[in-house]
Amino acid sequence: MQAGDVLQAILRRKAEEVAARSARLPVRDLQLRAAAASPPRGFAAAIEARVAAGQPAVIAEVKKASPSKGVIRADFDPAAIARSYADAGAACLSVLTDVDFFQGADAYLQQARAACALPVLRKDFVVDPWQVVEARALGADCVLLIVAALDDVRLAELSGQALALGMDVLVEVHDGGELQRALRLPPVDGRAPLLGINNRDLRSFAVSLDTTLALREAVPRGRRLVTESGIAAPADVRRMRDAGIAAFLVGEAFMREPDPGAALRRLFFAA
Ligand SMILES: O=C(O)c1ccccc1NCC(=O)[C@H](O)[C@H](O)COP(=O)(O)O
Repeated sequence: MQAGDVLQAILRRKAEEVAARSARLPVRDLQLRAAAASPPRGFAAAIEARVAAGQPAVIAEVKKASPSKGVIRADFDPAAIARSYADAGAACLSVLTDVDFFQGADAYLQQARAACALPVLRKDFVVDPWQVVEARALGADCVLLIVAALDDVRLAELSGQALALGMDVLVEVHDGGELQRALRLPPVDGRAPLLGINNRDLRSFAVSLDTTLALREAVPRGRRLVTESGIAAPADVRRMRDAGIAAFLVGEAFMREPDPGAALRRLFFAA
C-alpha cells in the first residue's frame, strides 16, 4: 500500500468499524464482559521489573502484515509465537488486532495471552471509549493511543478510562509537539502512560532511529520511554542502549524469522 494518507484512511475505516460493532454490542454488555475478564497482568510493571534487573525490556509484537510491508509472516500461529517470545525473555507482547490493514484479529490477542503469562498490548487504532472497554473485555493489559489520531480531549478521556480500568497505556508520538501533548496526560492513581516514540512516520512510512534520539532529551526523568519500530540489528539495539533507552517494541525483525523467539534472543540477549 502507498503511504500518503494511510493513517487517515485507517482512521476513517476504524470509525465505520466501531460504529457497526458498537451497534451490535452495546457498551453495557461489553462492560459486563470486561468485569468478568482475567485481571490485568501489569504491563508497565513487567517493563520496570526488567529495567530494574538491568535487562532490556522487550515488547515483542505478534504481527502478520502491515500497510508498509504487506504480508510479513504467512505461517502465523499467535499462540506458538507468544510461547516462543515468552521462553526467549520478552517482557510483554503486542498483538495487532486491526483486521483491514494488518490482517489482525481479536482472537489473536486472546490466543497469544492464553498461551503464556506475559501482559499484552492491544495494538489497534483506538479512537472511541467503546474500544477501551472492548480491549479490557478481550483481556488486554495495555492499550495503544496514537497522539496523531486523537484530539486532546479524546486523548485524555481514553487514557483516563484505560488507566481507571486497571490497564496501562502506551501513548505514541512521532514529533516534539505530539510529545508535549502526551506529557500533559494526567496520571491516574499515580500511574502515568508509557511514552512510545515511533521511529516510523505513519504518514510517509519512513523509519529513522534518529527520531527516538532527537526526542529523548525532552522526556522527563522518571518517565518510561519505549522506542518503537525499525529495530532490526544488534547495532540498532546498542545505539539505543548507549542513549539510555531500556524499552523496545519490535515486530518485523522477529516475525520474518522462522523462530521469532530465537531471533529475539539473538538481538537482545546474545552474549
Ligand atoms: O507498520 C506499518 O506499516 C504501519 C503503518 C501505519 C500505522 C502503523 C504501522 N505500524 C505499527 C507499528 O508502528 C509497528 O507495528 C511497531 O512499532 C513495530 O515496528 P517494526 O519492528 O518495525 O515491525
